[in-house]
Amino acid sequence: MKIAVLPGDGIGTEIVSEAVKVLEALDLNFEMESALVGGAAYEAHGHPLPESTLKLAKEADAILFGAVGDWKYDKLDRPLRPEQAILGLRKNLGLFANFRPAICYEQLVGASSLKPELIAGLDILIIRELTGDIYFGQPRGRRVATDGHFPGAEEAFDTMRYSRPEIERIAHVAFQAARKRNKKVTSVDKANVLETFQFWKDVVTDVHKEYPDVELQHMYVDNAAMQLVKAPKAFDVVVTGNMFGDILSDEASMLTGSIGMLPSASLNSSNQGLYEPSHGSAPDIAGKGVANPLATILSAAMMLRFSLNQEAAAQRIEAAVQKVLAQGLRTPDIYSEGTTKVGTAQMGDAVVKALTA
Ligand SMILES: NC(=O)c1ccc[n+]([C@@H]2O[C@H](COP(=O)([O-])OP(=O)(O)OC[C@H]3O[C@@H](n4cnc5c(N)ncnc54)[C@H](O)[C@@H]3O)[C@@H](O)[C@H]2O)c1
Ligand SMILES: CC(C)[C@H](C(=O)O)[C@@H](O)C(=O)O
Ligand SMILES: [Mg+2]
Repeated sequence: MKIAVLPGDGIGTEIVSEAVKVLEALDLNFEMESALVGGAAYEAHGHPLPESTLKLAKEADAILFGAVGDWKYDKLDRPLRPEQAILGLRKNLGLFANFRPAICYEQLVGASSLKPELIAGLDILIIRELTGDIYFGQPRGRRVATDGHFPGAEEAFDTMRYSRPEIERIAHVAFQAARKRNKKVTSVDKANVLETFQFWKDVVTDVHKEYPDVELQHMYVDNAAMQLVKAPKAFDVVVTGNMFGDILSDEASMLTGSIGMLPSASLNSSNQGLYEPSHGSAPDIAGKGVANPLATILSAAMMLRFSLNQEAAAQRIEAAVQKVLAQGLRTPDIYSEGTTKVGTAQMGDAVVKALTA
């Protein structure tokens, strides 16, 4: 089994080192090979996703990814920006199904900005379509307007689009996931305004006919954003498009205590996957050794489960994470009075220790 390790930029390198430590402690004989990606790859090779990195990712059984991006690249032409690396990997590998589980560990109930009773016991799964929508729709660009409110003015545009097969396959993923959980899917759309999302709703409704044992609810995205903080435990599986899923999963991360706790898995149709925390490269805290590595460590657990057929090892990691939280260890983002503040490496070391104890 070969794992491609792509740390990327900012805190990406710090958190991935900890996840690698944890994987190595499992002693499972994985081959791990690292490569540059994002801004780091741009500096070294002039491109955020060099051919060699893409090749490694394609050949590997699974990819462990950190994060990419830094404000200093914001003025580059778009194809050269670090974020194109993760978008390019998703597109090139066909990673259309993004699982972002928001689980609130008992010990972190007090770390969230929400009232404890709202989030205690929370376990919801956001399934985000990852290779379509306005993220990838063509045409897009800048031009001089020939119509609209200001003809002759400079304008920019993107294209929101989804095809029936794209919606069908993510809907199947959501219904099948719900079958293994509490059998409820909330499909989030904006069908009241957008043609793309009326179509989304229609197709999800069609696919639902094959899953009569699963309850399907439709919800507009603005209401979903509100319900997620009002009564998050009312959700089980949430399925939505690429952009709404991006936004709602960051919102959901705060239900778990911190964005540093939300792992993710991005799978293609042959279960090859890329595993990364839902957060970014956090340039504001990069290099300080304070980033929370748990989202990345939990992403490594998802990798063992979904792509490497190592369920027992995945559970060992998850149990070790719970154990360090129970010991009261906290990075600053999840710190609360009465607990022990630790840095990124100390947290990783503690997980390794809990794993091998
Ligand atoms: N998949 C990815 O690689 C990915 C995802 C999101 C953002 N980004 C990129 O990251 C850069 C920064 O974006 P942003 O600031 O909007 O989002 P971000 O997720 O990097 O950071 C948002 C906030 O959360 C905090 N945070 C994030 N991860 C944390 C962790 N593990 N522990 C503690 N605190 C954490 C940061 O310090 C910051 O205050 C941008 O270039 C963006 O494009 C990349
Ligand atoms: C960095 C960016 C391209 C990415 C996205 O928008 O998908 C990130 O926000 C994420 O959630 O993985
Ligand atoms: Mg995001």
